[in-house]
Amino acid sequence: MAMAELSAPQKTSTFLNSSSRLRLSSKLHLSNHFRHLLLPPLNTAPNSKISCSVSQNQAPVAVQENGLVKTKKECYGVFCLTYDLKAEEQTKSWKKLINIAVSGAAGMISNHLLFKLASGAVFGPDQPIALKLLGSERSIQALEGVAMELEDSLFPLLREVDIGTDPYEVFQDVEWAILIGAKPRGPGMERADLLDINGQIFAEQGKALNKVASPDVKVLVVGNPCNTNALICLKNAPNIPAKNFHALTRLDENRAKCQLALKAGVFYDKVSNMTIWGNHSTTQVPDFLNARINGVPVKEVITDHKWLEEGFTESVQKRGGLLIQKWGRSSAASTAVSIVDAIKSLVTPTPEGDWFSTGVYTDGNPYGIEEGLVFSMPCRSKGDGDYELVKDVEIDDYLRKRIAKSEAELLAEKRCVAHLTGEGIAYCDLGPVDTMLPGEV
Ligand SMILES: NC(=O)C1=CN([C@@H]2O[C@H](COP(=O)(O)OP(=O)(O)OC[C@H]3O[C@@H](n4cnc5c(N)ncnc54)[C@H](OP(=O)(O)O)[C@@H]3O)[C@@H](O)[C@H]2O)C=CC1
Ligand SMILES: O=C([O-])CC(=O)C(=O)O
Repeated sequence: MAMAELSAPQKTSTFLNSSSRLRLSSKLHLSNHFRHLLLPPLNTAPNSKISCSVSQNQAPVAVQENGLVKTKKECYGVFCLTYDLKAEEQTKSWKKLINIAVSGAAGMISNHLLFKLASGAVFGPDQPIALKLLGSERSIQALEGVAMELEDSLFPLLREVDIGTDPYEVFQDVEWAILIGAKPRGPGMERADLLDINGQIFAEQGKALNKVASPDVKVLVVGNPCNTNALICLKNAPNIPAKNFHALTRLDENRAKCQLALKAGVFYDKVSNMTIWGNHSTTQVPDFLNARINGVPVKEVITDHKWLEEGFTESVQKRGGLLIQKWGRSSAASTAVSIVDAIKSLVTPTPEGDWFSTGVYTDGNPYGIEEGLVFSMPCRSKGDGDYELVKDVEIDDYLRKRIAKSEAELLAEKRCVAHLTGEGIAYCDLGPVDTMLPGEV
């Protein structure tokens, strides 16, 4: 019977790796909490490796071999079943399942994001997904809690949930990796130390993606400082095109659109062509020169140009800090929404004439920004997961000066992590007020 196998992994647990331990704990969890929920099992061989039971009347969707339910190597709870999506009328027309990894999966942002991913709101109503959740020893229990909530949500499109602590296992064959987990900057911690600690995490994850992910994996780095973490990640993943790496600046774009809408007295869907240039930090540049309201240049709609240069710009740069003051923690729900927006912008064609902001590798950029950085710039997509830079944007002296400041900041961050990008010995000369995250003001 399904639960008979529990004794075997317990005996061998001393040499199990971290991911195996999670599999073990999933099984224990199943036996302890779900035994009463399980419907009568199929006939199984005495020593079969099955960690889920399935009812006879579920048989059409579960793949069976020699009377056994075929289970996957890594799985959680009800997601251990293997389904044949072509066996049912309703799911026959669905696309091929895609694998999505999320790190920091037990954290606050993930808590909002995972349920949006599983609902179909990101990849569409005919796109089944597998979620590969990366945590750490700190978050094992919480990660199981996340998986339990995903089980209880009964999302039709969510076909697999795997949890683990080893990126080399969790990132296996993933087509998307959303890297959220990062250490927050604590009181008195030097910026250089934060760059180093988080940089180690992203260097390791880059290496793991390089080795085991799909060769065309798209990577969205959220964990701060996200531009430099994305740079470290891509430098450690030479087999993956550098173009596939993004740092999340979509939250900044959304914040900027909201502030312009508020000032102009229009709903925020009227604001378009919003670029965030540079670093996800207080040097970021929300571009009111090229943005439009109802298709009209912002400067023609909002004639208070002093406000645009000072009030507006600062309110976007420091929005995260203000939110922390109010909430006592950093943006989580709106960040998750902006991750959804960022991915949707890559998997759906950009509306004619519009664009979106994302932090991408600067090699070959037409704006004169130093190569070898991850810098937020205006992009368009055909909806195939790829993007191109928008060429016809105006850059005046004001913008040029501001962009140069953010560029200088990113170059300084890059020097600090040279030991993690394979570019020699790190030299850290960050100023005390520079490289502030939006939440650090
Ligand atoms: N780019 C953007 O627009 C934004 C970025 N962020 C950034 O996103 C990241 C995650 O935010 P949020 O989900 O709210 O954060 P949480 O504090 O909820 O943590 C997320 C995860 O980070 C990992 N983590 C926490 N502490 C440490 C540590 N000491 N060392 C290593 N990893 C640790 C943990 O994962 P585990 O233990 O499983 O490894 C944790 O579950 C932060 O870096 C934040 O600054 C936030 C808002 C906007
Ligand atoms: O500073 C933080 O951790 C939060 C953050 O990035 C933001 O709100 O933009």
